Amino acid sequence: MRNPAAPGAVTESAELVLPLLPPQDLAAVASACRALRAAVTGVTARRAADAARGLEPLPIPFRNCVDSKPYAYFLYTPFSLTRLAPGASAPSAQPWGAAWVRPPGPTWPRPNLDGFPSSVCGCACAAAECGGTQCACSDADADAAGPGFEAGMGSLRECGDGCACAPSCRNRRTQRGVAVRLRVVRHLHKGWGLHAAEALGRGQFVCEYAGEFLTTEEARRRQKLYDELASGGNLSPALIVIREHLPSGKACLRVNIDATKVGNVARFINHSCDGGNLHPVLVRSSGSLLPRLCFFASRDIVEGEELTFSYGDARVRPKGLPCFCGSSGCSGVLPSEET
Ligand SMILES: C[S@@+](CC[C@H](N)C(=O)[O-])C[C@H]1O[C@@H](n2cnc3c(N)ncnc32)[C@H](O)[C@@H]1O
Repeated sequence: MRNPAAPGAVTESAELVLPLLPPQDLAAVASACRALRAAVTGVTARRAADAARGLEPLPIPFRNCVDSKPYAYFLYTPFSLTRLAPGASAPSAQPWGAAWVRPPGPTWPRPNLDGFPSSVCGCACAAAECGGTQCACSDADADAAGPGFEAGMGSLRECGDGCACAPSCRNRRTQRGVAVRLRVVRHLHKGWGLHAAEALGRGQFVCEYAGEFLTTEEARRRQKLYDELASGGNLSPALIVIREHLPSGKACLRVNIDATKVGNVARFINHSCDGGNLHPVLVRSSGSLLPRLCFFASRDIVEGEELTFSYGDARVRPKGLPCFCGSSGCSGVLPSEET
């Protein structure tokens, strides 16, 4: 039997425990001995190499030429999670940076988001036929021209849990994770930002905004807390409120998604006052009540370009944080969420 005090045993045990620790605890462990410092360095390098921790089809690395932060710490989910029960809390730990290699592709099970009996609606097509005129989930406008790039929020219908088709169906283009090359880059004034690591074509699907679906009551409670922490420079909140309006202007649907603690790479998308190069689209899948927020390239994007969208109108709450989007029409103020 191996002597548990031997350096090899220390490293082996560390490999199991260290990936579960947040950065402050990792730093404390690193100061204990040389073997642990080496193990922590390995975990840190592997975290910096993939923000998505193997849960997306491609790795999404961090790049920082500005300061010494190697990565941003949060829990990753490729799909939104429902936390609609009052007081329900997110998972508190998730291994990240382990030496063992995860098989490629999303392995976090995609939940039936709202418990809606999914067999109630959907199509019965064979995979290759979906999206055509015979398909119950077809979205004729989107089939012809993509989800549309008029100002404001677009909309799109896709096959979903209620359909007979396979995950490879062509009418599930937003359901296969982040399939374009991206990286997370550190900025001097904006914190981290999401960048294209390859050229993207207009209309190409980039990513979903995944996080925790919240009740409005919980969203208001968290926003208050985040506003306090953000004003002290201690947090970059990623809580988004989506409102759909009737032609009368009245809001008819409100969805709150918080990617601050649990989210995917969309939590790194910064604001641009000129609307940016991403088009937000509400995607409805057959068999699911809750729509998902997805981002498509609103124009051709070159490799290295930062991906941005408009968080809203800064005039609604003019006392926001300073905006550093750099666009010619920058209002100077970052629009803040009105929950
Ligand atoms: C959804 S997060 C975006 C990712 C964030 N930069 C990070 O480091 O995690 C939103 C936060 O990013 C920062 N941010 C986004 N756009 C910005 C901009 N145009 N100018 C300055 N800060 C910005 C603000 O701190 C904002 O609260």
